[in-house]
Amino acid sequence: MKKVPFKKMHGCGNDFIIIDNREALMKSFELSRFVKSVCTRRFHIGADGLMLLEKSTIADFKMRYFNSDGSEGEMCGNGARCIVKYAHLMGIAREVMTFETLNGIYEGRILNGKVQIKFPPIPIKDFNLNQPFPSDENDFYHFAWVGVPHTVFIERRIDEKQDKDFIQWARKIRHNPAICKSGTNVNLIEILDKNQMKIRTFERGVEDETLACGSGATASAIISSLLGHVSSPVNVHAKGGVLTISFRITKDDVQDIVLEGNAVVVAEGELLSEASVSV
Ligand SMILES: N[C@H](CCC[C@H](N)C(=O)O)C(=O)O
Repeated sequence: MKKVPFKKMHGCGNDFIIIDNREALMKSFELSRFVKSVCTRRFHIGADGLMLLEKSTIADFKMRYFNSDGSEGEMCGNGARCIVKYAHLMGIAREVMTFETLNGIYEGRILNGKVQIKFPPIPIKDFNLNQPFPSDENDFYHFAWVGVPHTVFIERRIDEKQDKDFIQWARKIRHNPAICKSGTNVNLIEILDKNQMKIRTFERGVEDETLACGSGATASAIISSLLGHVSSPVNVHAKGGVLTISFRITKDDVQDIVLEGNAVVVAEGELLSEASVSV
């Protein structure tokens, strides 16, 4: 395999491998297999996802996002924050930038060491609140499409769910076609006060709990505000750190949606080979 320069980054423990593909370095690679291989923990670098930074004719750059299972996703909130920092470090963009995704154009900004992304407005009709849960009439879920699909459950005490129980419970919802035909990410939240909540997220495409999920935190904060539990700005406490979400709700849509948190480079180097063992 030819040598592929990369940086390893994380946002609140949601970790990514980032590759500069502006010169089509990855042209000859079978991308899905490659991503799955290098994202495999223990046999390779390991990550929740991998991103390619590519040229764009309509923004400063294009972000292509792949989940660790090799599937290409429309958007990733923490991944986007990491690639914004990467673009700035690589001299590709200034502190304020735009980038293209499969879900449209987003803005990125580096501010006082933190990294923000601004989502395009989301129509109120894309939020599906208080839906009876298909297999349990006593339970309700809330659904939002914030670039990727997110299902949100509000619970009194999320710490009471053991890790194994959470993953088994979430895995069933993730594949429930009655909620979303293409599958869904699953979030469990606990409201702490008007501006704080706790969250756990099971991610589609990682097929496991991750330490933080930017789009899940965004969906959960807006849904909780539409339900009257919180108001902007909302600090979302994930296992790997705190994400802050601010937004403005109008009659027809949610505007000025900004997701903020850390984005840290932990390593850089060259990928030399794909994993020799497939798991
Ligand atoms: N970790 C990501 C979400 C990735 C979405 C992905 N799991 C999918 O639905 O394809 C985030 O910070 O927003």
